[in-house]
Amino acid sequence: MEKILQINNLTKKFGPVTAVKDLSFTIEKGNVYGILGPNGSGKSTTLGIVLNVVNKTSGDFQWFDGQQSTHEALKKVGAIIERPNFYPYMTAAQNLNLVCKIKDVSPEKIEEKLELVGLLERKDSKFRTFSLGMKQRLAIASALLNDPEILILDEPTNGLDPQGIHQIRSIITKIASDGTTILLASHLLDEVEKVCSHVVIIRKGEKLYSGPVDQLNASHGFFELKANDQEKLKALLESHPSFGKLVEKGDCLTAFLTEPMDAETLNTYLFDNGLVLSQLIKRKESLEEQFLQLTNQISA
Ligand SMILES: Nc1ncnc2c1ncn2[C@@H]1O[C@H](COP(=O)(O)OP(=O)(O)OP(=O)(O)O)[C@@H](O)[C@H]1O
Repeated sequence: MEKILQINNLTKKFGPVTAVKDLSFTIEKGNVYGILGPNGSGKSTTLGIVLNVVNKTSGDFQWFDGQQSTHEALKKVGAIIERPNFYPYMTAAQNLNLVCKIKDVSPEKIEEKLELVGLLERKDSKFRTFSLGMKQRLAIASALLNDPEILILDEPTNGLDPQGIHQIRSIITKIASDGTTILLASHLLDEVEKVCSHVVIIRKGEKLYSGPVDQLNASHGFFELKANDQEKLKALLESHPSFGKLVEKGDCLTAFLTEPMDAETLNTYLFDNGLVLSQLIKRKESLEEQFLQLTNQISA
């Protein structure tokens, strides 16, 4: 797979605050990546570093094949890391024309990009008449004018109403389906789950997980069990190779699976070993539960 961005052991300190700590991950062409983490976890700082607006403390990063300077490479990157800002008294089309002049790209793509973000009909409306969602969509059109290899968005749906959020997410999905790689920062698990194929979860600048979003939810689940002889139940589960962690809460034992197993198989196994259950529930953590478990791993 073609690499778009490689980040190696990146660290950023602001005085005593370590905003990004030894962070490494790779962005490959054609995927939609989410950097997911609570407020203050270092998402914007990471984006700022790779976009050359924040100086790193240590580590390095490499755009594309690493043969070009960052300055040259960034010509193939479209990014929105601040609130969209255009001239209020100029129309959408006039603002994009100006962006084309500044970026030295042909204005021929203006209508195509306005159409993509659903603003073609409003191309002659002044920017100041736009809703926040429309402003954000215009910013996306602007970032796409030079057909970048990758589009970078920092909290793209912040402050929008549900309809505005839905529109932005659909546009991101459409841009991705046209082959543009996407990297977005978000504190919303739901957003990353809906829009992204891959996720890098960070907390306090440190990576907790990186990989496909669907594998984040690839846990085999757990059983909630009760039996008259809880000690015997525990012993049987401890000696069984399919179980990992066991958690006792009152008379209920939660047994986490390390490989797939259905409830019938467990029930038969325990019965054959002389144990009758009074409760047998199989559950799987929701993505949200797994995310919360991950982000609570390191104490605050
Ligand atoms: N210019 C700065 N000077 C000092 N500290 C900073 C600066 N920029 C960021 N920080 C600190 O670095 C840490 C990471 O901030 P950052 O904005 O990267 O997080 P974030 O995950 O993007 O959060 P948010 O979603 O709230 O923007 C925070 O503790 C923040 O206070």
